[in-house]
Amino acid sequence: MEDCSRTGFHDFNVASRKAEEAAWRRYEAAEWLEREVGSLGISNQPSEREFISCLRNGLVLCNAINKIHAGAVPKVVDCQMPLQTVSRDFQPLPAYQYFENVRNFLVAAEELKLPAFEASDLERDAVDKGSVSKVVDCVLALKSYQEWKRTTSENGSNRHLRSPFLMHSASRMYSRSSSAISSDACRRLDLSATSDKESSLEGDFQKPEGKIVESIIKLLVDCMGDAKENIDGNLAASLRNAQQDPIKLFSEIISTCFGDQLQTKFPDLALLLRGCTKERSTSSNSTSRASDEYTPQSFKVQCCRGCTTKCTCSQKHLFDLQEKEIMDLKALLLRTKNEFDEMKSQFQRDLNYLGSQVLEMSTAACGYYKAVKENGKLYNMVQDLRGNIRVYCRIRPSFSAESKNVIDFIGKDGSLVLLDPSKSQKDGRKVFQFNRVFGPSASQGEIYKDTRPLIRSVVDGYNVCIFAYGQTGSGKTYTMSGPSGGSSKDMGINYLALNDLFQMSNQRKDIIAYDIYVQMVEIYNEQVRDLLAEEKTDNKYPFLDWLYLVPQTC
Ligand SMILES: Nc1ncnc2c1ncn2[C@@H]1O[C@H](COP(=O)(O)OP(=O)(O)OP(=O)(O)O)[C@@H](O)[C@H]1O
Repeated sequence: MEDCSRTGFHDFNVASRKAEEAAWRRYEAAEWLEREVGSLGISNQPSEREFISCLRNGLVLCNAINKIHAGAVPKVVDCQMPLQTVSRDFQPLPAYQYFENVRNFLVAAEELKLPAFEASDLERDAVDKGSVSKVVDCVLALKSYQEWKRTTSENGSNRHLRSPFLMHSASRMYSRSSSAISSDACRRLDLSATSDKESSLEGDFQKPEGKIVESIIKLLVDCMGDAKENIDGNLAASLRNAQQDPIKLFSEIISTCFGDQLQTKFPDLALLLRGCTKERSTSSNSTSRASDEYTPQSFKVQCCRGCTTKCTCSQKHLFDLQEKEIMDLKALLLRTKNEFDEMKSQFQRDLNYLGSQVLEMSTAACGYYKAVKENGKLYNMVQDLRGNIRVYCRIRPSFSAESKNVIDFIGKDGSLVLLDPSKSQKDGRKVFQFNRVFGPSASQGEIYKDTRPLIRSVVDGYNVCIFAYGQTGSGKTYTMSGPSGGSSKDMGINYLALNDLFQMSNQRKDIIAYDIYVQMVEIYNEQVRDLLAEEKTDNKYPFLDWLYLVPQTC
């Protein structure tokens, strides 16, 4: 498992590094094009789609190549729009017109032996096909070609480029910016020396490498009049068709022609040919393979072999730098991996700690829930012990008409002694026993205080019934509802109980949802009437005799 994940991680890193490298190459190509032909109307760091969309009409490419190699594309079809307005998916030209630009550019690029791409690589689906890199390679090769041209003209080294060796060195010179690009450029020069089968020598005569071949042929023709039988009677044709390396062929012919005199007559040429032959014989197999199937890596090896004795190019230095960079990257990767592992184990520890905390909390919550339940049970048990049925007596203040006071004694234990004034003290004394007796001065709050615990029993799921009983004018309505037009401190048991019900259900809303229903009926002259009914009809409840208010909860 671990190995798999490591391999996956490695693959991912390689892929992301490749993508990053491709992106940088693309940015470099875009930046260079902007420098050469002006704004492309895309971002500094364009996506692949952006990059090919601004090149699709071929105008930018044609202008760029013409700037470096005047007249490379003789006729450029202009879209007559400022480049800045070329947006990602906007193409002002008809397809065939910009196709002409692209095709002309590709022909010019081929003549300069730049890495080729196809017109379809500028289409929208090129991003999906992954062929945008070909376009980038071509642009960067053009850039390298420009740099090389500049360097050689500045150094005045054009005249030295008659030697394939020097061409090779020159190719190294103008390849400093990008190994891949320089490789392409080197291949271009190298192919000229190894006689690319597909290219025409006559066509190449216009280029430096073509001039070398031309010089070789001229020299051969001049010098080899009497040695024709050695080379099929047609030197130029022989060179064109050559299965053999022209340099090698040339070397053999010159040696045959001049023999030992070559060294004395043409010492520079003899030295050059020795070097050529030596290099080609040591790397003939690999070189021919490399020219058939070229890769940037193969170029590096070839180049560095060539420079083992006296390194005149920057390739080895570049190679060393890259090697150092790779080592640094490896070290960075290792550090990142270690940090990642450390973070992973830290996260694991934190998660474990969090898990144990949650477990503790849930255990505590379970315990708390059990305790609350137990508490509720005990609470209601106390209510039961205080009596399932409790009877309280409230004595209304006497009106002025009621001159005689009949109350003899109110006991704290709920006893009440009344005196009947029409009878003797002995016969007129009557004793009653209640759960509690409230005197005329008792407030509404005091009355409710004793009833309140029962309201909690209601929300705990117990059935509770509170009602007032007494003769007319004894104060039932006053106790249950309060005086009409009274303030909030005069509220009766009904309102106070409902207040508490709502409050408790609100407190427990996270645990349980309560539905509260209210009915209010009046029983008068043995008739039950719904006081909350919207229509004042005779809404009768024949089965209820004395129910006053019943709060219900679900
Ligand atoms: N504790 C009290 N303090 C002051 N006034 C009271 C008290 N109890 C009753 N009253 C007054 O006594 C009068 C009669 O009370 P209430 O209407 O409540 O009696 P009731 O029992 O409901 O009568 P009924 O059965 O005829 O409806 C009212 O004017 C009320 O304000």
